[in-house]
Amino acid sequence: MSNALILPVVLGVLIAILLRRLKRRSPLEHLRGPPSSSVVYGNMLDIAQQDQVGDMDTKWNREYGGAWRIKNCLGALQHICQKGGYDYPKDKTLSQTIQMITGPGLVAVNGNTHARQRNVVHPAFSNARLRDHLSTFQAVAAKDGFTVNMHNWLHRTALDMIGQVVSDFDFGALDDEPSELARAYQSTFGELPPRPPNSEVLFKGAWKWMPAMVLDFIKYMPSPETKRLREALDVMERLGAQLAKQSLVASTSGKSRDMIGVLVGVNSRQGPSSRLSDKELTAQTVTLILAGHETTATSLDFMLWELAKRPECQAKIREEIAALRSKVLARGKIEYTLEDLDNLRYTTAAVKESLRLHAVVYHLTREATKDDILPLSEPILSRDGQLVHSIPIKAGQLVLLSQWGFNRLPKYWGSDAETWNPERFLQPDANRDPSMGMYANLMSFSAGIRGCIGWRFAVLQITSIAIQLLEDFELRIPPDTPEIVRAAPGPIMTPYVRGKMHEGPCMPLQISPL
Ligand code: HEM
Repeated sequence: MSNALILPVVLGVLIAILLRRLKRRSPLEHLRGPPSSSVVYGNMLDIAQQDQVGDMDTKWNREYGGAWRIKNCLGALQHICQKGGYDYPKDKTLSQTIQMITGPGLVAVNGNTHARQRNVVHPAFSNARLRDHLSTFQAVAAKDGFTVNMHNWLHRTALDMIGQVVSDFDFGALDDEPSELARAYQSTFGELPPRPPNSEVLFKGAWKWMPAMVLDFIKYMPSPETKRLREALDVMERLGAQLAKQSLVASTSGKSRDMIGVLVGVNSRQGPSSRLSDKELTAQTVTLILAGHETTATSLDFMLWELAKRPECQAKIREEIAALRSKVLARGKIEYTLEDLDNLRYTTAAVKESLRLHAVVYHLTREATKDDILPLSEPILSRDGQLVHSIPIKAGQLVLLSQWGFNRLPKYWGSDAETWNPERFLQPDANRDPSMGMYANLMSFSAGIRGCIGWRFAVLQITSIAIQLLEDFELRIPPDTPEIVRAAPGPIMTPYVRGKMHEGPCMPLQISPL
C-alpha cells in the first residue's frame, strides 16, 4: 500500500469503529423500523416526500406495531404528552421554525416561558368567552360569496372569524379586496410547494447542530422564497403589534371582549416575573390568528369532502339542523347557543370522526431533556424476536409522535379504523377508550400541557360553518371525480388535486342550493 493511501484507510477504519460503537450504544438499536433509505437523509425523505400524508405511518404501524424506533404508541404518547410535563419540549428545529413565523408566542416557546404564557393566554378561551364568540361565528358563516374550490372559501371564512375573535379585526378575507394582513397570512403557507424540496429537508435537518444565533439569521437568506416569507412576516409583525396595542387601549377602557383584550387584561394583573412583554403579546396575536384558522379550515375541507361522498349523512345532519332551528324559533330567538350545538348528536359525531381520520397536524416532534424509560401500552417485537415492554430513551433523543397513526389504530378504533364512519362515536365502546388527548380520545389536538388551547373554539367553529353550509346547500363530488392528495406544504396537511398540484391547495366540491 502506498503511503498516500495509509492515512485515508486508517481514518476510514477509525470512523467505521466509531460508528459501530455509537450504533451499539444506542438503546434503540434493538427496535424494529424501516431501513434507512439514504445515507444522507436517513428516513427523512420517506416522510417528507411520501405520496400522501400518513402513508408511511400506516405502513410502518402495520409492519412494526405501535412503535417503530420509538414512534407512535399509546403508552409512549401518554407518557410524553400527558405525564412528561416539560421533560419533552419541542426540538430546536421545530421551535425555531415556528418562532421565525410567529415570534416568541405560545406555540413556539418551551419550559417556564411556556408555562408563564399559557397562564396568561388560557382565560381568553373560557366558556364565557366562547359564548361571546359564537354570534361572530354565526354572522361570518352566513356571509355568502364562496367558490367551488371549498378550500379557498373555508380558509378565508376561518381567517375572518379568527380576526374578529382574536383582535376585533376585520381581515376582509371574504371580500374582493382582502386586507394587507389577510394577504400576508395567505402567502405564509398558501404559496409553498406541496412538498418541501429535498434541499430544504437536508437544510432543516442540519439546524439542530447550528447555534441559535445563526438560526436567527436564516430568514435573511437571499432567496425569493425567504424574501416572500420575510415580507409576509414583517407585515404580520407590524400589524400584529398594532392590533395588540389597540386591544390594550380597548381593554383599559373596559370595552374589549376579544381574545387579546382578555389576555391584556389578565397580563396587567400579573407580577413582573410572570407578565408578558410587548414582544410576547404581539407574538400571541400572530400565533392565535395563525394557529386558529389554517387548522380549522383544512379540518373542514376534509369533513365536507367526506360528507360530499355521502348524501345520506348530509341528510341526517340537515334533520338535526331543522329540529334545532324550530327549537330556537320557539324560544323567540334567531341564534343558537353553545348547548344547542353540543346537543347535535350526529353532527358532533361527524365532526369527531373527521378530526380522527384527518388529523391535519399529523406529526409532532419532541426532544428528551433527560434519560427516561418509555412504557409501552402493548409490547412490540424487537429485531431479535423478543417482546419489548418499554423503551430506554437517552437525553437528546428526538421523538416523532404520530397523531395520524394513533387516530387510526384498529385496537382503539376497530377494524374499520381507515373508514370515515361517524356512527362509531354514537356507540361508545369502553375498550376503545384510552383516555387520550383534549377531545374525544383523539390525538388531533395533542394532549397535556402542550395540548391545543383552542380545541373547543375549533370544534365550535367547525360545527357552526358546517351547519350553516349544509342547511342551505347540497354538497357533491364533482362529476370528473378529482383525486384528492393529502400533501404537507408546511406543518399542516392540506388537500390538493392529483395532476393539478401546481395550482395550489384545492378541495373542489359541487354545491347546489337546496
Ligand atoms: C381543527 C383545528 C385545530 C387543530 C387540529 C389543532 C391542533 C393543535 C395541536 C396538535 C397542537 C399542539 C402543537 C404542538 O405541540 O406542537 C396545537 C396547539 C395550539 N393550538 Fe391548536 N389546533 C386547532 C385549532 C386551534 C384554534 C382555533 C386555536 C386558537 C384560536 C389554536 C391555538 C393553538 C395554540 C395557541 C397552541 C399552542 C398551545 C401550547 O403550546 O400551549 N388551535 N393545536
